[in-house]
Amino acid sequence: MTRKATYQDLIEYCKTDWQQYIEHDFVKKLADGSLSMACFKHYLQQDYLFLKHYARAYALAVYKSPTLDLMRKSLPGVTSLVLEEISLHIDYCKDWGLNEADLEALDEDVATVAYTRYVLDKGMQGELADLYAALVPCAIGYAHIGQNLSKIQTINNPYQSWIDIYAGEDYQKVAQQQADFLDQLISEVSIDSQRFNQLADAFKTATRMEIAFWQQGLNQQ
Ligand SMILES: Cc1ncc(CN)c(N)n1
Repeated sequence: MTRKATYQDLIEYCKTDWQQYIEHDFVKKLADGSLSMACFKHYLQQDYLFLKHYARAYALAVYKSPTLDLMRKSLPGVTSLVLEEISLHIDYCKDWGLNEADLEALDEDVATVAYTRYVLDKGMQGELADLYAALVPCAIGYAHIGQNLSKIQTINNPYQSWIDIYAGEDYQKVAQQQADFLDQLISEVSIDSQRFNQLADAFKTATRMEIAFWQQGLNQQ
């Protein structure tokens, strides 16, 4: 009998892309504080737009849930994004001279459109597991990045507070919950099945979109 899949198998399936995502030059420059402010500002602006669509994707997850029990698992994703993570992001952006009205008026850059619409389309076409396979690289990847960067000591790093958010206990806990829920959704999928490959392709594409999102920020220099 073959083994059943976990999210770790999805990371393993795309491990080269995964490394490029969590060790992207943008991330390295955040870590040592050398990232240009223009790059970071563009990233923050686009991330506001990204997070709004992410909230829509969690709302789609509620819609795609066949049982009340599954709905209960996705609903906190909508409320925590809309009421907490995006509000925190808006507060954070104020320190960088960006207010909510400015953020709302922004045009979406191409990697923002590509990534968010890909996730929404996966969810609309597929089942709940397909949607989560495309959603979860966001949470797990940033949790890994937060852990990695918190081990690096820098003095007067302007990006330290950003690192602290993703290294913090709250974010780590939310990311682990997302990973655990994906594990639950794929618990009957064998690692050598066609279904595993479908899910792994969605996970891999979202991971590639994360790389493009970092690169979009870096291209501003
Ligand atoms: C593009 C992106 N990916 C992930 C995260 C972490 N929630 C984020 N804020 N933005």
